[in-house]
Order: sequence, then C-alpha cells, then structure tokens
Amino acid sequence: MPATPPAPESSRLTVLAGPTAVGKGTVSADIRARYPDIWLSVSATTRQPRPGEVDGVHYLFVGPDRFADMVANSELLEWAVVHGRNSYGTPRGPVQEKLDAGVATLLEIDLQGARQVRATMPEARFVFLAPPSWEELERRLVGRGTEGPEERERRLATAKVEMAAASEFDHVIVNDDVQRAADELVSVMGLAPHPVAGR
Ligand SMILES: Nc1ncnc2c1ncn2[C@@H]1O[C@H](COP(=O)(O)OP(=O)(O)OP(=O)(O)O)[C@@H](O)[C@H]1O
Ligand SMILES: Nc1nc2c(ncn2[C@@H]2O[C@H](COP(=O)(O)O)[C@@H](O)[C@H]2O)c(=O)[nH]1
Repeated sequence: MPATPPAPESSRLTVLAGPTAVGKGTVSADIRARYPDIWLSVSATTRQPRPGEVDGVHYLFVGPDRFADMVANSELLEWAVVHGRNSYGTPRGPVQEKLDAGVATLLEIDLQGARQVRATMPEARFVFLAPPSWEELERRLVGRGTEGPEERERRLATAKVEMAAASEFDHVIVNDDVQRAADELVSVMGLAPHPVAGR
C-alpha cells in the first residue's frame, strides 16, 4: 500500500468570514481567551482604531502609504478594500511561520479575502459565521454603537452580498451563542472543544 502523503501545512489554516456584526471578532476573542493553542492572525488595516482597540493585538493600524508598501512588497497573503472604505490585509510572514510550526491558525477576514485564500491555499478550511436572523444582525450592528447610520448602511449592503455567498463555504456556523459557536468552530478546525466553565 502506498503511504498516505502528509497533509500540507495549509490544512491547518482556517478562514472565518461572515457579514458585519455577526460576531466574528467576538467569537475570535473567545477562542483567543479559551484556546491558547490556536493562533489568530493580526490583520493590517488603514481603519482608525475604535476605543479599546490595541495596535498589534486587534489590528496593525497602518497609514495608506505603509499599506500600499505592504501590497507592493507582497507582504500580504490577501487583502481587500472592505465596505468600500478601508483596506485590510493578512500579513503573510507570521501566517507562514505558524503553519510551518504546525500551529492551528485562524484568519478572520472578509469574503473577498476568503476567495483569494481559496485560490492560493485550497486545502484550508472555509467557515461562514451566520446570524440567527437578518433582524438580529441589524440589532447587533446598531447595538455595537461603533458606526453612524451612513457607515451602518454601507456595511449592511455588503452584508447582503456576503450572506448570498454562504454556500461557497465548507461549513456554516450560526452564532446564536458565542461560546457554542466558538466550540463548533474549534471542532471544525479538527481540535477537541474544551468543556465550558460554569455550564
Ligand atoms: N452570539 C451573540 N449574541 C448576541 N450578541 C452578540 C453575539 N455575538 C456577538 N454579539 C455582539 O454583536 C456585536 C458585533 O460583534 P462583532 O464586533 O464581534 O462582529 P464582527 O462580525 O466582528 O463585525 P465586523 O465585521 O463589523 O467587524 C457586538 O456588540 C457583540 O457583542
Ligand atoms: N480581506 C480581509 N478582511 C479583513 C481583514 N481583517 C479584517 N477584515 C474584515 O474587515 C471587515 C471590517 O472589519 P472592522 O474591524 O472594521 O469591523 C470585517 O468583515 C473583517 O472580517 C483582513 O486581513 N483581510
């Protein structure tokens, strides 16, 4: 019997996408807190930090010139202008280092970025985080309180496009409860979910 070829490093890569305010950041933060074995990529963005966001933790906050340099120097694994405003991208070097070291790696990116990663690393897992309903998505966006009405409209317009693309993904997880959704994501990543403390 021929030996089974080893899985490529990129099979340890999971891409999480989904519409604005569905809870990608919240679910990722829960994973960061409860699953230290999973490494979350830190994206570069030209967006201004929100209150409480820390440079190097939530994002690498860079100016447009630095972002353009990163693109020109092929420093980004993927990148996109999201919601028609700001640029976001995944620094290539740290992702490659983690994958080479055998670390389970999670990217939280938009649909355009997920499609780019699919084209270059098709062995990765692609997960779509969905809201329990459209009305709940709108409630979460308003409730977060970080965008004004105009930006919320832009984000909801993108969300319609992203929702229509859910079937492109290998798995769809409904974010009805943060810890439950995080545990389902961990399970999809091929890791054993931890028991949830206090339940
Ligand atoms: N399961 C949930 N139940 C209720 N509220 C939630 C749940 N998950 C996230 N939220 C809330 O929804 C809001 C949006 O969450 P979050 O910022 O994580 O979304 P996101 O998908 O990262 O958004 P964006 O793509 O716009 O960055 C936050 O106020 C968060 O607390
Ligand atoms: N293509 C990429 N999209 C990214 C990346 N990092 C974040 N994002 C997506 O941007 C939107 C908006 O984020 P916000 O923090 O301004 O609310 C959201 O859908 C993120 O998933 C990235 O590196 N590449």
